[in-house]
Amino acid sequence: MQGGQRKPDSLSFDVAESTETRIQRLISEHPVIIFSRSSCCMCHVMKKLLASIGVHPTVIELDDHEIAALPCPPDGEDSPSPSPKNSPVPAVFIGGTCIGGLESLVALHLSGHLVPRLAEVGALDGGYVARSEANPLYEALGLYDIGSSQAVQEFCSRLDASAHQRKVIEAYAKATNDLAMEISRKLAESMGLNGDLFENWPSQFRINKYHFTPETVGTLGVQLHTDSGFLTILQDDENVGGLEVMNNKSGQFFTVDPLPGTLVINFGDIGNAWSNGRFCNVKHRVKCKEATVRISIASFLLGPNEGSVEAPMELVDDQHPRLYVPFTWEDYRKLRLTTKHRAGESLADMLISTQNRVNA
Ligand SMILES: O=C(O)CCC(=O)C(=O)O
Ligand SMILES: [Fe+2]
Repeated sequence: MQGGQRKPDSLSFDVAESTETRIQRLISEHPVIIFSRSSCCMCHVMKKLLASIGVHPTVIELDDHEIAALPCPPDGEDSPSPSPKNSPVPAVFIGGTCIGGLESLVALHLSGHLVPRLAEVGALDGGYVARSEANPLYEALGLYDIGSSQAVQEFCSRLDASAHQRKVIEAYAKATNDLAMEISRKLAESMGLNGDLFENWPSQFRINKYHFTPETVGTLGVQLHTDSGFLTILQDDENVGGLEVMNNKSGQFFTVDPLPGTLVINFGDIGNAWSNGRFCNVKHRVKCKEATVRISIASFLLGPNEGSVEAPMELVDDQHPRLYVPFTWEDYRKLRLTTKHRAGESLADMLISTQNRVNA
């Protein structure tokens, strides 16, 4: 996830929203958020710890009267009284729950509960998703920004990759990024549109590892979902099947059997919105077919970092009135994270009501 340093004035009082309300709103809007005083070194250490797991929290600097409005303090290490001297900051909130200060965060990590908690709230986009009690079959390692060589290097370090493996991963990241761009460009051009539209859209990849056992045969390794971005390139396990896609009309599932030397390409929610409903954001899941380890690599072309997701005028006409209100990729991701709706349901929130649809 992306985060940012925000100055105290982003929390300044305005007539419409009290400090308490604003803090509550920020807590509910950000899967991982730290409130701190400015230049707080404990906050810096918290950020470092989270970054080492691939999570970049939003950091809000508060002044003393704003600190008094925090819904913490947690029990134990921090003061029960939010006075300036004895304050409950820095305080980190994960998924709306106050974890506490640095000591509590470290304790959570040492107990092995931090990573599953971050995974639960969907904050581990570019990080490691450990096998958890909720899903002991599945673990994943993600790289948030394929285009950034620094992110690729960090990813390789987390994998403890050798020099040769680093070269392979770098080349793979570049090749999938280029391929996703090329396919998207050709699609746009085939519709009479400028193929450069997707330039600078971020892309991400994730290595999925499924630990299938005799007891788990017939169960799901990954629940039914749509991918949130524009387009996905999936390098599936060449030997172990399990991927199933759903026919939207009949609800019937079809297996996608391994076919060595091929890639699976599918659209996600942003693809559906951008194309004004023409590209189907296919629902899919992974079922355990046999007791073995299964590995796949999914590369996602996401959505624009700047501007909004909006079907170009050329894709809107009498037969295809505009389906969705313009929305930003960042807001859409947050909506999916907070609602925990993973099968494209969040797109329905963006639909323009039938009577308000116009052909422009
Ligand atoms: O493992 C697979 O075959 C599919 C994984 C997937 O759907 C995903 O990572 O979004
Ligand atoms: Fe997927």
